Amino acid sequence: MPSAPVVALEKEDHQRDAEFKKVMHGESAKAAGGVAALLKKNTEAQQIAVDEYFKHFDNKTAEGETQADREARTKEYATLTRHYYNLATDIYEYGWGQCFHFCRFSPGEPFYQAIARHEHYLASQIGIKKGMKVLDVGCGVGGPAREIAKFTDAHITGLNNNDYQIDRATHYAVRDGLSGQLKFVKGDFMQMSFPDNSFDAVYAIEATVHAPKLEGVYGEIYRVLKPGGVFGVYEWLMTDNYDNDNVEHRDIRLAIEVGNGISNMVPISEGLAAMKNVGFELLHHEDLADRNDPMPWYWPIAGELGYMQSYLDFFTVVRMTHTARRILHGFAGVLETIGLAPKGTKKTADALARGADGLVAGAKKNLFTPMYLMVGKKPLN
Ligand SMILES: CC(C)=CCC[C@@H](C)[C@H]1CC[C@H]2C3=C(CC[C@]12C)[C@@]1(C)CC[C@H](O)C[C@@H]1CC3
Repeated sequence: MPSAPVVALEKEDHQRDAEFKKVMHGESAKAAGGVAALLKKNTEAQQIAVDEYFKHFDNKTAEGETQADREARTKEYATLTRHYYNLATDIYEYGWGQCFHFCRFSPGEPFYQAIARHEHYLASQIGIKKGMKVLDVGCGVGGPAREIAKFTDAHITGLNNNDYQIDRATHYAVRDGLSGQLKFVKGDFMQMSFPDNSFDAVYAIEATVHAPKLEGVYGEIYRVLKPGGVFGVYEWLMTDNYDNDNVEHRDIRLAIEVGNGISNMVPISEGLAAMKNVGFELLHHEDLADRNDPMPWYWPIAGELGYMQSYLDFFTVVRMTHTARRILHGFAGVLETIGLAPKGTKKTADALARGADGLVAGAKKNLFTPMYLMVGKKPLN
């Protein structure tokens, strides 16, 4: 597979983004849940987000997609991802909760316990301790940061390029009495505003895949980490079975990209090379999806309810079945028609569903992993 082209950074404009957030999301960041927030958007602003995001993917097929299409996406990586999350955040919260990542599952373990264990595992792999200054790169609405702050007593800064998610994360931190330990900062992870050597540890959970080039974001992480500090990441990567000359493989990758706000997903070899090229001493790397767990990581989005370990999880995972998705996405379409939901809600939910099917197909064919663990140390000198 050809490596990603070298990409220029997108020019940041925090004021523009803050104003857009205000118009599109209003006060919905304080809404109790995903659905309540979803129904409170500004229709015109939502349409801009829909157009800006889907212009990169509408009418694109694995067969017809050109290198120029992919380059156009990587050139606008920050806008693409920001608008993806303007559209997808509430749907994620409704369907999955506040921790936007997958996890391994263990027999007898309820869904949210497994999610939290995946976070604890990463925190322990990079040695987060009480009082440390830690950076969470691409923190979503802060679910993992809240959990890791409680688990370790560390101080965590969440970096995020989506103003709405920052508002949501801040709202939850206040609600949970964690404002003293958590802060959320707006910014592009390819061009961080933090000084060199400012964090004791850095982690990223299924977020850096949004980068147009992994070396760009890993290089910034290396820069802001103190010498001797450790970085741990769960990376989304195509496995080395991925064959770019195979249209079915490309189709799966494109489905994953369109449904998940990704401009260019790369293979494991490129992830490992990026870590080493920016200077990390690689302490450990492993595909955690290859651990032969009794339940596959993707079972909830595949709607394989037979793997459910607690009846209390039923109401969480039933929404992810194909039937529930069809009903709910159809209902979203009806709400759009009568003006109760903003236009583009169904289109976004359907794209997410296409992405979920791509993730499952990629996993079943061993072409994709969302949990490639890499732990790297910044040398002392
Ligand atoms: C995009 C990245 C890098 C990480 C997010 C991982 C997951 C949290 C999401 C990936 C696919 C998402 C889907 C949903 C929730 C969040 C994900 C699992 C839904 C289940 C939400 C409810 C919709 O009706 C269907 C969605 C399918 C995809």
